Amino acid sequence: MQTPVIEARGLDLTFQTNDGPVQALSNIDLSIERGEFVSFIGPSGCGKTTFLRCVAALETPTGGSLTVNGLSPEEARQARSYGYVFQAAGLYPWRTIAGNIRLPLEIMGFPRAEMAERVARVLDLVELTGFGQKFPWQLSGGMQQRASIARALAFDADILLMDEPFGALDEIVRDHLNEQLLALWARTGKTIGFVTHSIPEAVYLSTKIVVMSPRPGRIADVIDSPLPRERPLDIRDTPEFIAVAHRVREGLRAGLQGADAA
Ligand SMILES: Nc1ncnc2c1ncn2[C@@H]1O[C@H](COP(=O)(O)OP(=O)(O)OP(=O)(O)O)[C@@H](O)[C@H]1O
Repeated sequence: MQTPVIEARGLDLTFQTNDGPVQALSNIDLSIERGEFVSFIGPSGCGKTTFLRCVAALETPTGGSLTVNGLSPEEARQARSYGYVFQAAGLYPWRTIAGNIRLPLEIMGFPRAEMAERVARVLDLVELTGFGQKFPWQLSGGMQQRASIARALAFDADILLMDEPFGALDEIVRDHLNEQLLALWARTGKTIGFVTHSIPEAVYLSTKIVVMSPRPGRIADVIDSPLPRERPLDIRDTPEFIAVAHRVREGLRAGLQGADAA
C-alpha cells in the first residue's frame, strides 16, 4: 500500500488564549490517499481551517501525529508539497494576473523562461488564457478566485489545500467553478483538501467527506462517496446524491447534539 498523502493520528490542538485554553481539534484520526478529493464540513468554529493550517505547518499541533507525504508538515512545506487557496482571492491589486501567479515562483527563484511557461500552463488549466495582462479589478469575483487557484498550482505541488474558496460567490458562479474544479482535478490527479459550509458542494466534489462537530473539533463521520468520478451537475438530482447529502446532514446533526450534551 502507498503511504497516505496526509495522515493524522490522535491529533490534538489546544490554543492558549487570554480567556483560557480553546481546544480546536481533539483526537483526529484521518488518512487521505493520493488523488482523493476530501471535503471538510461542519459548523463554524469546529476546526476545519485549523486542520488545514496544521497540514500546511501554519499551526503546531499540541498532541498526536501528522504526516504529509510521509514527512512532518514543516518538512513538507519546505519541499513545497502543497498549494494553498484562501477564502478571499488575495491578489495584489498592483500586479497583473500573470504577475500575481508569478510571485511565488519569483520568490523561489525560478528562471524567467520557466516562469512564463508555468504561468501560461496554469492560466490554461483554470481557463483564464488571455487574461494574464489584466489587473485583478478587471476580473469578476469568480475569475479572481480561479486566478488564485492558478497561483496555488504554479509550482506544481501535488496537494491543493482550499479553505472555502467559493464561499463568497453566488450560486451560479459557484456551480460553474465546482464543475471546473472537478475537471481540473481529473486532469491533474492532485490530492485536494477542501473546506466548505455547503452540503451540496461537499457531496458534488468529494470522494471523501469528513463531517466535523464543534467544541472541541472532532470527526463525527467520514463518508466515502459512492458517486462516480465523472459528475455532471444534474447528478445532484439522483437518489445516490440525495442519500449522501442526507448522511452528511445526519452527521452534522448528531455532532451538534453530541456537543450540546458535552
Ligand atoms: N490563533 C488562534 N488562537 C485562539 N483560538 C483560535 C485560533 N485559531 C482558531 N481558534 C479557535 O479554534 C476554533 C476552531 O477554529 P477554526 O477557524 O479552525 O474553525 P472553522 O471550522 O474553520 O470555522 P469557520 O467555518 O467559521 O471558518 C474556534 O473556536 C476558534 O475561535
